[in-house]
Amino acid sequence: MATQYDYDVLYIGSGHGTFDGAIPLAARGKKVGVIEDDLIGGTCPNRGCNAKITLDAPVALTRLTEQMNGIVTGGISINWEQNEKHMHEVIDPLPDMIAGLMKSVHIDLIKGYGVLSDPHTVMVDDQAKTAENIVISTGQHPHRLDIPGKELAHDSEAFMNLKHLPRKIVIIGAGYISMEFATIANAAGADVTVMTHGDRVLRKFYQPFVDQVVADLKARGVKFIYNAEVSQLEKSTDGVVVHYNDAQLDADWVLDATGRKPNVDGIGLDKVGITYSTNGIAVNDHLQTNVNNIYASGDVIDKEQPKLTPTAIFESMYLMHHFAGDSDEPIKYPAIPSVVFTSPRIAKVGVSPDEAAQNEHYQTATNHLPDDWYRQVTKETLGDNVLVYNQQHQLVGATEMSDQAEDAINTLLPAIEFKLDADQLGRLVTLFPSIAADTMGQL
Ligand SMILES: Cc1cc2nc3c(=O)[nH]c(=O)nc-3n(C[C@H](O)[C@H](O)[C@H](O)COP(=O)(O)OP(=O)(O)OC[C@H]3O[C@@H](n4cnc5c(N)ncnc54)[C@H](O)[C@@H]3O)c2cc1C
Ligand SMILES: NC(=O)c1ccc[n+]([C@@H]2O[C@H](COP(=O)([O-])OP(=O)(O)OC[C@H]3O[C@@H](n4cnc5c(N)ncnc54)[C@H](O)[C@@H]3O)[C@@H](O)[C@H]2O)c1
Repeated sequence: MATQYDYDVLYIGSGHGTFDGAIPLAARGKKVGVIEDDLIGGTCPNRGCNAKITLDAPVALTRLTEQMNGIVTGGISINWEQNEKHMHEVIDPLPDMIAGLMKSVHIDLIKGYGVLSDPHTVMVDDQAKTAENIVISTGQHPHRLDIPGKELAHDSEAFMNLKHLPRKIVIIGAGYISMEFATIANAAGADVTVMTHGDRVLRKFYQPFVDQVVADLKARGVKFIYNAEVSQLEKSTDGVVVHYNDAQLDADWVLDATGRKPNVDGIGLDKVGITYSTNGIAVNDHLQTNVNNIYASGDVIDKEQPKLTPTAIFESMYLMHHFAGDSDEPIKYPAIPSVVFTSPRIAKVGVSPDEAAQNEHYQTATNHLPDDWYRQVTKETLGDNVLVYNQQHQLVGATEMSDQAEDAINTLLPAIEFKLDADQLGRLVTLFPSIAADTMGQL
């Protein structure tokens, strides 16, 4: 007789690596359980993407007003307290909304911390939950510097929950979170210093574009201290002293933005013999761990693809089709775009300008965007893109720095993913005038 399990599929974690796929899977009749010990929906809705983009909205507006100065009259400024309050109005309903979607398809939501005890069992406190298949989708947590006084630094979630904006903010690290939050805090009136480990900012992005964004932030008063080895944080009478190299700096508030680490500890991986490292859980091309009924999805996977929400969604949908029996094909990742929400943004997909420069089979075209009539409508002053073509003149990569770079890159995704030829591109008719029309017009 076949073993009876509580669930067909049991997920540990309820973020995008889980719910986008778990909901349609349950809707198709599979018995699904989801274990979550914190807010339903995970990082992105509650302390990541959705929260951050709400705080950023007024920044984009102040930039636009600044560009249109003289046409739009009267100064505007950001009220941090109202902005933070508004962020909560946007994000606070999300856990209930996502839980409601799960419950509507009869997913069991199990509150608590899941620990694998054997290949088919997850313990939640002293309760055993069994499943034919298990998906580990536990995400990541902020990396924290291991230095004396580290407890005086805060993480990205604490920044987004600040009730009052500190006057002087020091940000350690120069990746996504550092640059996005430096942009937001500076626009809201804080005195911001970014301390970078090496001599580069946003090292995964095209440096000539990063340099322009950094120069703009510097002109707005953000200070950058390069090659800063932070060695200690020390409490002062009214803030924190940041010790680095042979120098020190006073701060009211310190953000540790030195990266994120996969949640692989304390979840029973050793007990069931799952292979993992500090980069995450090892999976094969079916997102299967070395224990064949246990899979992983989202940020917790050790992978080359960017650890972003679109990747997590794609993986959870892949697993949905796999468990539903639609396909047994290996996962085939599409071109996954990424964007840093500075102002202007930098967005990219596919072959980068740097890769293209090192491979004679690629050709590039560059555009200085403020020359376009459409970008002159909003008086954009910063904006460039690089388009990369293969030998058949198919678009294989695009990188853009501009106010609406995310929309421009989204517009180009079908051309890149499906390697469209000129005739096919000609059949993509976009609304005019629009960022899509402007972008397609450059091909
Ligand atoms: C500040 C910030 C801004 C970001 N902005 C963007 C953005 O603009 N665009 C973008 O694409 N990406 C962004 N990201 C990244 C994005 O949030 C992640 O890629 C995405 O959330 C990954 O989803 P996930 O399901 O893999 O992990 P998570 O969303 O982290 O979900 C994992 C869940 O598992 C739970 N969990 C962990 N261990 C256990 C356990 N043992 N038992 C039960 N539950 C457990 C956690 O509580 C969590 O809810 C941002 C991240 C941060 C931190
Ligand atoms: N727009 C987006 O899509 C978005 C926004 C925010 C976060 N995220 C996700 O969250 C992840 C984490 O973001 P993040 O900015 O924390 O990480 P990151 O990897 O982008 O940047 C980490 C930074 O910390 C620096 N650093 C590392 N160790 C250090 C040390 N010991 N001392 C000083 N500096 C050190 C690195 O050089 C780098 O500049 C991202 O990789 C991304 O997956 C995405």
